[in-house]
Amino acid sequence: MALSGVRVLELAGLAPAPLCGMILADFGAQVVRVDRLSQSAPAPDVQARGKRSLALDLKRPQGTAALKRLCGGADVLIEPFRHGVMEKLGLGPEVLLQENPRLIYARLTGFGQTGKYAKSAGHDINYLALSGVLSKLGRKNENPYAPVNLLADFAGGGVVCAMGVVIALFERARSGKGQVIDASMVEGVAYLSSFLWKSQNSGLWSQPRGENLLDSGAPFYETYRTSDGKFMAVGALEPQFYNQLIKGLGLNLDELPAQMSFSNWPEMKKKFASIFAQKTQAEWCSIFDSTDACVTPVLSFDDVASHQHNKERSSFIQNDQGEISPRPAPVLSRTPAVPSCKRDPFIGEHTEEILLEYGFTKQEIAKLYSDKAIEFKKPKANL
Ligand SMILES: C[C@H](CCC[C@H](C)C(=O)SCCNC(=O)CCNC(=O)[C@H](O)C(C)(C)COP(=O)(O)OP(=O)(O)OC[C@H]1O[C@@H](n2cnc3c(N)ncnc32)[C@H](O)[C@@H]1OP(=O)(O)O)[C@H]1CC[C@H]2[C@@H]3[C@H](O)C[C@@H]4C[C@H](O)CC[C@]4(C)[C@H]3C[C@H](O)[C@]12C
Repeated sequence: MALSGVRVLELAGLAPAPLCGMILADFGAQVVRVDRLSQSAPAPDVQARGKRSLALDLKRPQGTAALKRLCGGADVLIEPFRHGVMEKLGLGPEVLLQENPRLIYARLTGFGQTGKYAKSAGHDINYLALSGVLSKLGRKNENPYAPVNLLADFAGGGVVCAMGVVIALFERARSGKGQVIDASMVEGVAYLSSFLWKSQNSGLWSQPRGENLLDSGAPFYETYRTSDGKFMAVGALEPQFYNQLIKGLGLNLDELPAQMSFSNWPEMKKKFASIFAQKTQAEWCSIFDSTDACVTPVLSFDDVASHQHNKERSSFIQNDQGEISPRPAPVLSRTPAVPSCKRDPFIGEHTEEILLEYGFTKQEIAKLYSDKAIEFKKPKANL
């Protein structure tokens, strides 16, 4: 796989960093998640596919010394803590890049390594708010709405950080040098919103939030409930696709206001809603499938993997435990990701094998264990 041989140490954190590590693991990197000892483990990592777990107490000097040594043999370190934590542990970039000048030191935070909020706690919604993007999200006359924790945590956090790691790995192939990645989720999600910034003067956003073309104002870019309580998504933006939408709804274009007549959008939306409510989702699919009306079913997590299109592309995979999840994206033709099918690791499950791989002797490992700096956790026997 494309990232085979790349050694990554991911310090266990919440949501964004685990996604970054999982992306790298899916594309072949050997990702070791460095966990707190089990009694102090925080929220479980549900994005642990393809990772191994080393339980190491960084609050003990033997633990920080061990991590320093591990970083000497690693290509990438991903740290998910607020600014200053690693420095407090004596594991800041200056120290670890001294230990290994080729190390790519990825710092995935909400607010970045500097600035007024650098040491403040926060979550996706806070970062999304500070980026300006949240102010653009939400229906007319409603409060701004954060779409789960997808935009800052994952899109602007985990994915942007993974991109930064790959770019730094590519650069290192030329320079032979590592560097620090300051991955702020505020800036990551703001960066993803560049289109909104660049189109500010295009007329696309001239109305208040929730009354524009792409933010639930337009009747032809909206979702509609069907008679069986499901939904259809409509994205018929261009006139040639809009005409096919009108045809599929059984309406006559000549009897309707112009497509881009903003003032008529609310009444058109009501008309479309009353029509969509007359048929089931399956009936609307039989009308709109294989047309260019840009109308698709809103699939639930129960339906998505078995939908014909997604099934034909194997867009969703099942692991050895029968858990369904999306396959890695994008698909590379010659070196595609091969996601692990194994169950997620227990905390400390691979402590010994990892330390041996990174050059620790059995005696050194025994000493770390007696110093309570590490933990072994063998998988529970299947009873
Ligand atoms: C599912 C929920 C999460 C959803 C995602 C959510 C919406 C997010 O946005 S996640 C993104 C959060 N932000 C970032 O990641 C940005 C960078 N990080 C930070 O800003 C901070 O880490 C922080 C704000 C996220 C957390 O701050 P905290 O003070 O806790 O930590 P830090 O300051 O970073 O310091 C880390 C300290 O840990 C020490 N450390 C680290 N590694 C080790 C080690 N190996 N050994 C020893 N010590 C270690 C380090 O030294 C630091 O120590 P100091 O502080 O002394 O310096 C879930 C969100 C909350 C979950 C619920 C919650 O946890 C309570 C329950 C817990 C229970 O176990 C399970 C059920 C819960 C209800 C749980 C349920 C869900 O999982 C959550 C709701």
